[in-house]
Amino acid sequence: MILQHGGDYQHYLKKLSVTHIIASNLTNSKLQEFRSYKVVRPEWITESVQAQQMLPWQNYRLVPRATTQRELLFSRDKETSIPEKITGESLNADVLANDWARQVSTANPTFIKRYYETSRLHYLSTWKEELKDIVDKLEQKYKSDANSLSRKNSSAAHNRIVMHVDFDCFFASVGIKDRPHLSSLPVAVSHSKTVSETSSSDIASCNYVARSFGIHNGMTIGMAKGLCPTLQVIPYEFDKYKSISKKFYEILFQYADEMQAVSVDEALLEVRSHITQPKDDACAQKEEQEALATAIRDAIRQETGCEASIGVGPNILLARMSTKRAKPAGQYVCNSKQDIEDLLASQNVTDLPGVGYAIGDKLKELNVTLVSDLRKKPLYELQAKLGAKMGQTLYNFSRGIDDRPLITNQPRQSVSAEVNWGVRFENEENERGFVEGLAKEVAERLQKHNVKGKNITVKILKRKDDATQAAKHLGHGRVDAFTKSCALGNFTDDAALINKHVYSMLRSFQFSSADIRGLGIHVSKLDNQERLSSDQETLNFKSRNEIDAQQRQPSIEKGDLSRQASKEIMEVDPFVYNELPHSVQKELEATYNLKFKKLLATNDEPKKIPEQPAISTLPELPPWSQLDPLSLLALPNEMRDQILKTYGTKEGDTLLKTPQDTPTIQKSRAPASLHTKTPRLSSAKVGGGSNRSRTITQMFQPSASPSSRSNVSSSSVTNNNETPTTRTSRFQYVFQGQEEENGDDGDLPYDAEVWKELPQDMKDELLEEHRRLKRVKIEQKVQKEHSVSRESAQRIDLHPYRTKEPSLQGVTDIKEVRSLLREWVASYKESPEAEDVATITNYLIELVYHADLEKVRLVIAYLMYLVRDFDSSSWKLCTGQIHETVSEMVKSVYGCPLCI
Ligand SMILES: Nc1ccn([C@H]2C[C@H](O)[C@@H](COP(=O)(O)OP(=O)(O)OP(=O)(O)O)O2)c(=O)n1
Ligand SMILES: [Mg+2]
Ligand SMILES: [Mg+2]
Repeated sequence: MILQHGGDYQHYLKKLSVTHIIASNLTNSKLQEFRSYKVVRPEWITESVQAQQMLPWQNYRLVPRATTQRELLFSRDKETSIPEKITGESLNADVLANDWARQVSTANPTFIKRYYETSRLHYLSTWKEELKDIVDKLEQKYKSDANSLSRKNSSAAHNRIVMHVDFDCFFASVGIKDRPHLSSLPVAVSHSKTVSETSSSDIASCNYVARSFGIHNGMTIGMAKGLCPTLQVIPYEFDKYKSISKKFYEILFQYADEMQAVSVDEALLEVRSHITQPKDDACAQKEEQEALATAIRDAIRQETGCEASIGVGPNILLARMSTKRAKPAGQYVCNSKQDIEDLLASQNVTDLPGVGYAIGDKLKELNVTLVSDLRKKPLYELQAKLGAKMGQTLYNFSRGIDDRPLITNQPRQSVSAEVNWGVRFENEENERGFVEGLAKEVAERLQKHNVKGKNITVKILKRKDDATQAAKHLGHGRVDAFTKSCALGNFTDDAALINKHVYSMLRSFQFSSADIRGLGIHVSKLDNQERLSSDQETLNFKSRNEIDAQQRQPSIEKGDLSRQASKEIMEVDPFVYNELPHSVQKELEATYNLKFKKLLATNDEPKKIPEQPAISTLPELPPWSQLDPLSLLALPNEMRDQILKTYGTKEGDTLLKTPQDTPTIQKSRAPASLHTKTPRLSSAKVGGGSNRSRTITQMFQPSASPSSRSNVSSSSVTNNNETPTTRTSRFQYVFQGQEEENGDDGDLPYDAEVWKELPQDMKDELLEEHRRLKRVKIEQKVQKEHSVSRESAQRIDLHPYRTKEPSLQGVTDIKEVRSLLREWVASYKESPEAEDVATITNYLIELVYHADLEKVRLVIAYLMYLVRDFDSSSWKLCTGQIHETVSEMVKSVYGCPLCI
């Protein structure tokens, strides 16, 4: 019957090649195994044949019989479970029957303008952008300061002193300053004018009197009123916040070696150069740090009339945790092991930076709620649950380890505008007008920041099918998020062009306009990236000058910019090109006019050779160069020039060495720290290569951030009016909350229809498994490539797992690693330091990812050998633990245990 009616069948199940699985009965384990496939009863076929059309498979789903098994929560037949179908139209009509709602929502043509004038989130995000400019200007101002040179680079130093400064209840304090009669009363800042117990307006900030009632930032006014009926609500005063924030930054800059503007009321500072006491005198150091914090707090109070709290610590994590402890109107200095213990152990994991609900829940599944629980978990277990990067970060955080430097002078990555409130379209015309307005807003922002972009991403929030009115009035309610991107041929800041692309991407989803609840436009791949990416440190200042110059002479410079935007010719080695991932190839194609270089003598036919290859000579490199000239050729001209220029200098020497050579440079430093009284391995950064060489690596990587590289197919829109294709990809669903952490899941091998109906926990499970398998695959591939053609793998550093040969305190050679271990073990006869154990374990795990299992084996064997005669059981225990952790990791990656 199947064949007669145009179908095909397979006797043996090859999962990815079948569309449906037909069965009248299946065991529970099979059902579990096939849970993400369309498993249907044979009646689906017979009845479809009878009806002469393919009937919806959902009605013939094979349902598990056993009652003990968890039931699949597939949505039931809409007819029976939902008596009356809820539609976006009816919901919107209900809401818009109210005149006030019409005034403040998209039904009002001036909506966007009004929205941005009153949105505090908008204020906070745009203000942050302005802050960056202010910090840059202050930097210029203080650059002439004689101290500034010695001030720099303290984040690279071993002995960092990081300070975190944050205003106490910022918005509320600013408001109370001019309303002294409120100072001892509970006060909150919010939009809400009519303060009722049903108000759904958020509290942006509340003072500490209000907090003593259990009120906190982000709570609704209604809820807060329930907790404290006498709560005083005061309005936003954005201009005041801005002027105080400026003063705040001006003060901080006088004390900072380096500064990161975190938000309107908060900054991170490196203050090493302000502490003069010797580092081995912990007491004197602590006193001096306390005094510095007091001085800064006094200055802030005097200048702004508001209180700020300060946390000080050896890294960002500990400084932030110290601020928590210090609040309100206080300070806390963390500079001993005991302090770290006090700060961290009893905290909830959700108090750690980067741990939100999603990760908090995953940790709960591992029975981890406190930081002290987290510390007991082996690295591999955390990595298996949270992914390699997050697992590693939290493993370190739980031990007070954090090597993140301050982020200063970062070029802007993207410009965007997003509205997720008040979106209720009555018709398509309404929707069209809104998109136009939002596109205009983005274009204006691009122009304001003097950048143009090449990649447009639209983010859509669509009402879930069964979602009723949003709990928050005119909020987006329960939604699914969708994104789609398109790459343009040229850089743009043109509102009409952006509008055209965004509108056609939006329409390609074919959503009813009544169901749209939010829309965002993000423009990325900015032209400033190309101007800056080759050497951020020096060029950042240049860019500021450039921008200043542009403001003085807009017409001339504008012309220059647009010339820059037209496609440059780039010569590429076809072999290099063919080894690039597809996404990078596409990016290069979109950015440059590619000319393929004719190769020197070779027998291999490159896969893609243009009809008229241009001939180019290899750049001349000094005989001691380690840089592959072919890779150099593949770089854009500007980057290549920059590298070659740096090359002539001594610094260039370091820059161009391959990882194998780095020990000779770093070696001179390594013994110094080893011969101090307490050789500590943990202070060294695990992982090879200097930042500079990493920058070169990054040039080859797709420049999109993990979040912009969404798991949605990017339909390429070209200039010839081609509309993006309608939903051809099966996998357009964005897994909210997970995309940030895990990057690309666009290649999920599941049918979108099936996927949509799976309950969330099952989706999570499948995603995890998918990612694990993917990881294993990549790793196997890397390993294979290593043995087959190590040379070519080294030539182009594309994949993070095969970037640099892992190093232990800068050394990679096994002999040197052994000598480090020998010294380490010799100097801690009693028991090892936990941080050092973590460092060794991390090093070994990196080796596992790097597929250098032989070295893993050698290192562990040597450690065992070193501690063989020790009486101290803690060393043996520890070595055993390292062995166990790493074996588990090997097992999870390669499927077999590690034999020592
Ligand atoms: N959900 C939030 C959080 C913060 N903010 C604004 C108002 C805050 O005053 C300011 C600073 O945020 P903080 O997180 O530093 O909070 P506060 O300064 O209000 O309180 P704390 O004393 O805890 O720092 O940013 C906001 O509008 N909405
Ligand atoms: Mg604050
Ligand atoms: Mg803050």
